[in-house]
Amino acid sequence: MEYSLFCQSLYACSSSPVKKKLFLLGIMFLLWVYMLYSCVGYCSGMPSLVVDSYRGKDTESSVGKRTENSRVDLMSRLMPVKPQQQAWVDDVEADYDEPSVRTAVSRDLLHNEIETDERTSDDWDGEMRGEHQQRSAAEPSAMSSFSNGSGSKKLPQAIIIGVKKGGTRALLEFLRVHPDIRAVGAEPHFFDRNYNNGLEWYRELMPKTLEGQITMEKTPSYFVTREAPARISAMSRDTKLIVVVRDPVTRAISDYTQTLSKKPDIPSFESLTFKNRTTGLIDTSWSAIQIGIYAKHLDNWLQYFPMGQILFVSGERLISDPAGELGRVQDFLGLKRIITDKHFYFNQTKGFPCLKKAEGSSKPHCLGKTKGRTHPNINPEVVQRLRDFYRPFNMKFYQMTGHNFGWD
Ligand SMILES: Nc1ncnc2c1ncn2[C@@H]1O[C@H](COP(=O)(O)OS(=O)(=O)O)[C@@H](OP(=O)(O)O)[C@H]1O
Repeated sequence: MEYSLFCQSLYACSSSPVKKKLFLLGIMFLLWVYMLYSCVGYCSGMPSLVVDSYRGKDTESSVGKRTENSRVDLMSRLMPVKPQQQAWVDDVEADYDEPSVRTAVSRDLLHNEIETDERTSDDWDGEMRGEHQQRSAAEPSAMSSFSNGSGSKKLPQAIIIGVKKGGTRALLEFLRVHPDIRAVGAEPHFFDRNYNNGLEWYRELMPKTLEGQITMEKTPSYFVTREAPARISAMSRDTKLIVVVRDPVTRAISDYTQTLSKKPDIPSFESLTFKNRTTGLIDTSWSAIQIGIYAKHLDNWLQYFPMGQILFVSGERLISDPAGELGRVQDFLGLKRIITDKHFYFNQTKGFPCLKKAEGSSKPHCLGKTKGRTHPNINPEVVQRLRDFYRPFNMKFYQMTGHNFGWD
């Protein structure tokens, strides 16, 4: 009886072309729902960036309208996103140099604008590989920080807090070679932009680690964020901090070069440097200049952390002697010196040291084209004026750190 009723409705459905189409659409929808259900376990093991960007989009469109309990449950497993999480998703997308508004966001810190650590997919290549490896032995739910034998997500014990354009990406990429270090590839910007999302949100971004492994992240803007030291200290007073510093004049030019690559119409470096060109007064409100006053920013960190908990890496030596600097970092982190000169080679074309084998790969790996850009020629008089400007701050910084970085 039921069977004949089904056949009748089937016949009715296929009798008119419109109904036939509706019937087929219905079948396709059921198949789609079935596939989605089957995919849950698999998707939760995917790298978070992929899941996150999907989450963000769907949150805005259709998910909110669905009411069926089972489906809501399924969606909440796939897309457990709070509205604030979108901020981080946007940030990651900006890293890929998307041709959108976001490509024009290399901004001035002091004018309350967003700064991005822009990267091409080249730069991310190794990172995404590493992250996927972390996640491939994934837990049942993307939101779970529950240990299931393959490790658990922990808040970072060490953070690369700066400085922008100092060589932070190179340092993190090199450190990821160490078997006892696990790092998140994207910059979480938790202690500056995303603090309201809470520590659990932050922890979720981290890769899983086994006992004895160190969790790390890098966000160079922390170094110049007034609230960051107090916030990191509130998370853990034992957090180890690493700052990659570079000659503030070249750093400023590098910063400017990055902005110029995205906004070719900006004024010249020379005109942005001065408040008043005739008096030679430097515009310290320009973030490219402001970030390089390291002594001032460090002062803020020393209110919350002892000097012994902060390691300063020379951005210059990271290029001329990467193994030497990595040796210091491994000592500081209490790790065996596993990363040595055997891991590096100098790539003549790139003009920088590269990894013989990146994490999770057997292939050589250099950073992408947004790292190591050709800088524009800057008027030597302006460069000299900047050297004079930074000298007292550099001296103070050498004094505070007990290390002469040789910029003067
Ligand atoms: N091995 C290696 N390969 C490529 N680039 C290297 C390397 N080591 C250090 N550097 C220098 O890193 C500079 C970019 O610094 P960051 O990674 O801190 O930049 S960012 O703040 O994350 O945007 C980048 O600055 P620019 O040369 O001005 O582009 C490089 O000089």
